[in-house]
Amino acid sequence: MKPTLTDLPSWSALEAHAKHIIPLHMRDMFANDPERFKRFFTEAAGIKLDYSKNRISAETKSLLVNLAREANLPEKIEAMFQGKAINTTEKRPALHIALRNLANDPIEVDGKDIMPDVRDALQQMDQFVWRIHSAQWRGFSNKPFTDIISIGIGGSFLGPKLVSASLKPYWNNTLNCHYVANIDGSHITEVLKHVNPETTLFIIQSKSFGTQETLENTKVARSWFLRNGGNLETIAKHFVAVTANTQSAIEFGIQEENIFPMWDWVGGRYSLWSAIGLPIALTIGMDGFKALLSGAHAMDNHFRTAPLEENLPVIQGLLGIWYGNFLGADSHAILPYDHYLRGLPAHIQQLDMESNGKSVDLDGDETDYTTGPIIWGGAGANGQHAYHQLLHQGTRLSPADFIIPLQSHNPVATHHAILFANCLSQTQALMQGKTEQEAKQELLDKGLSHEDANTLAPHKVIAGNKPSNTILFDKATPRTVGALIAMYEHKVYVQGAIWNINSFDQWGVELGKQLGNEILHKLLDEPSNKQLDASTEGLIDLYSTYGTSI
Ligand SMILES: O=P(O)(O)OC[C@H]1O[C@](O)(CO)[C@@H](O)[C@@H]1O
Repeated sequence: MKPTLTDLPSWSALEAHAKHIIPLHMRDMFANDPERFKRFFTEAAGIKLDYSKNRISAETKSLLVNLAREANLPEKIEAMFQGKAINTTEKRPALHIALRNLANDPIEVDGKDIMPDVRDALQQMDQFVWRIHSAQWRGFSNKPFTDIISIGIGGSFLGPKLVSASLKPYWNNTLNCHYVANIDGSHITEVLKHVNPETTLFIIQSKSFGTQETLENTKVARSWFLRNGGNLETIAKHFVAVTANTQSAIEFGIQEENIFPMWDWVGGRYSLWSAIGLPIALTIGMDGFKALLSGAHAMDNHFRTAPLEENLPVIQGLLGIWYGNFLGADSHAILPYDHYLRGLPAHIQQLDMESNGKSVDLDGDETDYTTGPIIWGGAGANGQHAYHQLLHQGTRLSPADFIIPLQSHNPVATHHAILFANCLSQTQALMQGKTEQEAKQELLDKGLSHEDANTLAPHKVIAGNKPSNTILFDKATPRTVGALIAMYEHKVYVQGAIWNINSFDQWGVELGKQLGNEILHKLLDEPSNKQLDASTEGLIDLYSTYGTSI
């Protein structure tokens, strides 16, 4: 049997250490160490991380850092930056860092520097954005564009959607931006209801140019355009594409000069920094887009060069490993206390779960340890009136990231102070909880009898000792948003590197696609001799009896 992660001395040391930490309460950890906030606080690239409200001691941190070293994390970080083929199953590097490599140092793939291509693509975006903004490029009736519709799914949707929404205060307000992802026809129907074909630009976003949802929605968009005043000559003015598969895009009918490049060495969920970010650049302008890249680049530099002990993505990755592998957590919550960042949980969910939802290691052997957590979350303070109850009193452990800007873009009345107080009070409540004694005393102070106080108190006990990180930045600017997302990308890599899995493939999504095609044949009454399982056949019969076929 080959040695695995669980055979490392640091792994056994962490297992033993967990037994010592589990009985301790964070209340006491804070009471015993006035320096705890300073001890477990770090910042880089405009992002501040308070990780003092975690079930850790200085020893936990040093053992986790040992684990990172024994698992060769520093070498693996370097391998990513050097363009090694860390996506082993597809024999490719994962070079999203090249897309924001504003230092322009050469980065080689197969002996060729890829930076000139990256710069050319940025230049192509720059010119395109300028032509649209200055109304040099207009629709078929010579009117300037008012709307863009980005058609794409997964990484070709979530990242750009998150960032364009996060940066709404920076929109130049000449263009509305819409996204169509779902193959549910209601999505495109609803979006098309609100736009004018004369002034609408479609951006078809697909790395592979083979994704069913995106291609089918594009066909609908094209027929709608042709039915509403457009024609085959003017289609070129209204449809552009971003893809690594130029040939398929051309065959599909997109003009070659309207195609922006993508590359094999960028994963879909890491692609918002490429021309997939066109909707971002069109809404906030190219300067804003470059500021976004510069924030990510600053985080890249920090990740590559900072000592492990002060390295933001490393600390976060290690904390996730601590909870997932040693303290039994299955999930991790992303809770942005910023209305503009409300799309962050959905993006991080794809980023993390598609990257680290793996159960075999790089050699194809099943791991004997758990890997990526379930990522969930939503906007604070809304979540406090929904799922936070489970965080406070449920039986499951879900560490949470509370993400909040120090300043609001919209300082309405005392709203930001209230929002901030809510955020801090949640992390404080999760950490300290409320004892039965405290609960009972409160009830007695309210005038309840001893009997009633005794009955009610157990329901009001909050165990506390629930971990959270507080992630802060001055304001959600292009630069800080870039740094924040890059931090999560690298956190995911840290964990994948330590778990010795490939964070850059996603074979698990393929089976559903394959089976979906077989089922579709049956739903469309196309010849198929394939007998499926009884449940699936029964459900197909229901569709054929009561559903719609086309
Ligand atoms: O950009 P494409 O090739 O259309 O892929 C869209 C998404 O589909 C996936 O492959 C998963 O099905 C994601 O990884 C990707 O982001």
